[in-house]
Amino acid sequence: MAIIIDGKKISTEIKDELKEKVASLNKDITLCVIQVGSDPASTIYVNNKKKACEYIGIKSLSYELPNETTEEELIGLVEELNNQPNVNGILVQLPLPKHINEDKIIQTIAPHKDVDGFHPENVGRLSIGQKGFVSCTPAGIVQLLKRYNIPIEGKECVVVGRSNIVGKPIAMLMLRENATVTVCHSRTKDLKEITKRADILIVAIGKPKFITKEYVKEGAVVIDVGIHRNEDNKLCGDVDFDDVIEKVSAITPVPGGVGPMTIAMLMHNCVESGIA
Ligand SMILES: Nc1nc2c(c(=O)[nH]1)N[C@@H](CN(C=O)c1ccc(C(=O)N[C@@H](CCC(=O)O)C(=O)O)cc1)CN2
Repeated sequence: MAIIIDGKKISTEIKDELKEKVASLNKDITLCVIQVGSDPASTIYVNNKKKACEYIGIKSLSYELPNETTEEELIGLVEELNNQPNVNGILVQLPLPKHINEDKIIQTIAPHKDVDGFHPENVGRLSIGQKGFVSCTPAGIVQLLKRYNIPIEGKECVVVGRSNIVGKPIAMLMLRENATVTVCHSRTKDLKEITKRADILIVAIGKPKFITKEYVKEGAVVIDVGIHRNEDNKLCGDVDFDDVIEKVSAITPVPGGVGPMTIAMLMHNCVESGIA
């Protein structure tokens, strides 16, 4: 019988631990949350982040900017917040409207306030094993594995997807945890042959129900990072959950797996920034 990894439960555990930690600090922690435009999914995520802040005792300042905001205006706001000593974390919700260069904005955030862990300095620190903010979804995946006592060291880990936000940083983190890591992507040949080697298969490929039982080794742990909404408003991941469930030893569901961990780990980074 496969273990269904409960990300909602673990994220609540983490938020409760952080709430206790914040209560014991005699210090305000402030996160600035910037949203440009009104993408409905982004609005939900931003609201959930603000709710999480409130629950833990972190002050959140909200900046809701119109879709027409220029790149220069957004850079101006980020620079202003970089210079405010009371601000511990700055988060720009992605995706940004097409006319704004996301890389440019991320690079404007001061690395010590980059609680998303997206700044090249933090990405570089992760890749050479130095302390810095780690991107929240990958950090959440490692927490899930550890809190379910799933061994990582010495395991064959295959990552499907090479995005800057998930694929590359999770590969770095699993390496740091002494797994043997292979990264696959849309141009990988014989993908099935490689994924079938995985003790831990992490999928962030952005294609609904792409991974079926033919891609999975008997007894593998499968981590699904995808989120897709179908015509009936139902969510599914990159993994065909019903197809692989009989074959795996543990799996994250969608919803309720990796997703909630993203916000829990953002809160973790905010508290770390507040303590530093
Ligand atoms: N600045 C950032 N932008 C984006 C990030 C990010 O980490 N930083 N990640 C995603 C969106 N995201 C957080 O911002 C996020 C996505 C999904 C979830 C989540 O809890 N998903 C639920 C399902 C929710 C639903 O009903 O849609 C789940 O999987 O159970 C939280 C946060 C892109 N942008």
